[in-house]
Amino acid sequence: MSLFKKNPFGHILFLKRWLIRIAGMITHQRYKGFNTLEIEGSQVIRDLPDTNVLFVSNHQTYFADVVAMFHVFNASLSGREDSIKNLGYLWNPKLNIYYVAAKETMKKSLLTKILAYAGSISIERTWRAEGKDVQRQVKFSDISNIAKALDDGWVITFPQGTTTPWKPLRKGTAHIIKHYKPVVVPVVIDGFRRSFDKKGLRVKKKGILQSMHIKEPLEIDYENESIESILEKLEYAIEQHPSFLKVISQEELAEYEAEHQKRKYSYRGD
Ligand SMILES: CCCCCCCCCCCCCCCC(=O)OC[C@@H](O)COP(=O)(O)O
Repeated sequence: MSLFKKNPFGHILFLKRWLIRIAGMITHQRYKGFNTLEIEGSQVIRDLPDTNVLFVSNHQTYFADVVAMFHVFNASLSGREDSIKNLGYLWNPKLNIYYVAAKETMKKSLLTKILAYAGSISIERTWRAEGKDVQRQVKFSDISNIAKALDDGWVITFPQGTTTPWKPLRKGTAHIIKHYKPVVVPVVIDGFRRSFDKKGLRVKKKGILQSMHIKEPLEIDYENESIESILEKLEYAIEQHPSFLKVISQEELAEYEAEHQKRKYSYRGD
């Protein structure tokens, strides 16, 4: 029965569709209402194949970044031109969109467990857990779940693996790119950390201009390019290469540093 059709992760699509519709209705005003999300690149979204696409993005808040992408990707696919006006685009959302998230983040509460149902590929970060540095082996099942999601659709990932800006990119992303050869689409977001709290659940300030720039897919020589070269390309594309540091304002830098200082004492943030 089509009502109970499942995806390769065993998620019932009917439930997933309602979850996206409801979460979308609740959150729409956060991007078009209290705040304004400026979008660039909806045509790029429309030109993509249906599967094996990897979105690489800079990361500002745990949840609001991905929620905004669900809005923008679906609005673009429904023909909106760089806009998320008129929520009708959520009636038939693309159901094969996934995102890579830290397992510890997605297991935290009932709400995060519900959000995970909308497409989380929950992985164990090998270098960080509960705000502390750790060293763990890559879990094979984590990689195979990312592969399964790419095979089924689109995957969003944050290669820095943390919301602290300017952190180096993790090598794992480049290995996945070389191995599974997805179309790689860079996304650059801004203004999320100013309008939301760190988790991206609470609206901190209204009237903020947020932005999302979806760039043309990267040209990558999957066979011959080195991991380092792929990482550097990604770093420039998502505007997290150290050379970009020179152009951020003193004020912004002070804000990031104050944040970082706070986190030293309380790794749960906020
Ligand atoms: C249209 C609306 C549809 C809504 C669908 C639901 C979308 C669910 C959004 C959940 C997104 C979760 C992404 C998690 C990324 C993540 O795992 O972030 C936390 C970590 O980096 C930890 O960072 P840090 O504490 O800074 O080291």
